[in-house]
Amino acid sequence: MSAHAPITVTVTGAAGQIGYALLFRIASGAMLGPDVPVKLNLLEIPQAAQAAEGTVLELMDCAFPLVAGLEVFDDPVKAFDGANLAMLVGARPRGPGMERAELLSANGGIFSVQGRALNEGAAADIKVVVVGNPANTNALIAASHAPDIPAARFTAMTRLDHDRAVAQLAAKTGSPVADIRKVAIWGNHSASQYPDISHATVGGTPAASLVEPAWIADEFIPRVAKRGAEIIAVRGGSSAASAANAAVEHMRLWVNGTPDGDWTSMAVPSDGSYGVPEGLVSSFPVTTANGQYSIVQGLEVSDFSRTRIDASVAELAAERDAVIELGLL
Ligand SMILES: NC(=O)c1ccc[n+]([C@@H]2O[C@H](COP(=O)([O-])OP(=O)(O)OC[C@H]3O[C@@H](n4cnc5c(N)ncnc54)[C@H](O)[C@@H]3O)[C@@H](O)[C@H]2O)c1
Ligand SMILES: O=C(O)C[C@H](O)C(=O)O
Repeated sequence: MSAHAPITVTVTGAAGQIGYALLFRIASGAMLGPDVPVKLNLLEIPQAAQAAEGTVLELMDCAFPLVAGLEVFDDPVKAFDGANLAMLVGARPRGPGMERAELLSANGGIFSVQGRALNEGAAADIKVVVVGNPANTNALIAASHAPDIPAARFTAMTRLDHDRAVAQLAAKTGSPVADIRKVAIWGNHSASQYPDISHATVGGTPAASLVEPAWIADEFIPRVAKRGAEIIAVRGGSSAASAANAAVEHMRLWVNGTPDGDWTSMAVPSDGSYGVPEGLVSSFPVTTANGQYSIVQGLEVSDFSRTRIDASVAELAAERDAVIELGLL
């Protein structure tokens, strides 16, 4: 029997596409490791609670040795009670032709309610990742309704963009993904994001020396930034398994640490680093250790990078102003 105390993980949107791909990975130990038992709290809206119960039946049928509890809730206060990790997935996805920011009014309200519920009963060490779009601003909303939880514990997922950038660079250079280090995503999880390879290496060689500047500007950046829309167009639905994988990686790295010589990308409340206004939930390259993340400091920011970071940060500021207007902040 494991000596580790169970970790309570609350997953919202448990009956959705991402939820279905995510829960089995967490239950198998892919997120927290092979010796960490998990108590899974599944939050759904009442209309989808039965479907979530169906997923619970399947989770039981896997007989995962690490599962120490499985429960479905339609009340956020109960679902987040005692939560150590919260994965806020439940929200409407966009359809073809929509931008993620268009989901603000549809989804923003979910995150004020869930922020309050987290504030009420989450464990003292709570860590939150928002996946539901528009993820950065939803994280800002949730944090602002949880005054007793340090805002830094509210993060949004840009690991999917990070992984997409790694995959595109690996394909372009004909290298294994394992050879790629220090790709970074800056700004918003939106088409304005800045996927940055200016500090990246491929097998130890600077990535920028292996590709043409025109490829970076005209192919790589737009391909990564618009990959979500590409998936929606080709698959007929928003990314699910790749998003679940990125959510697992986001939390795995936050809890267990980034490897030496590399970093990950996370959208976190800015402390003013790199000129990003304090408080905006913006993506940065971060390292993690002992359950804490730190924004990588001291990176040189070229004029090319500056313009792109500033444009995405301006969009985040506009989203913040829009949610103030909606009365959600
Ligand atoms: N950050 C990223 O990289 C990323 C990647 C992919 C998808 N997403 C976003 O993740 C979200 C979920 O995507 P999906 O494909 O799983 O959608 P989905 O429609 O398949 O599932 C969403 C689920 O959330 C539930 N839900 C709605 N409101 C809820 C609430 N208040 N509490 C709990 N559950 C609630 C719904 O009932 C549904 O089961 C979307 O907003 C999507 O745009 C983000
Ligand atoms: O693009 C979307 O709307 C879904 C998700 O944010 C993605 O990046 O795949």
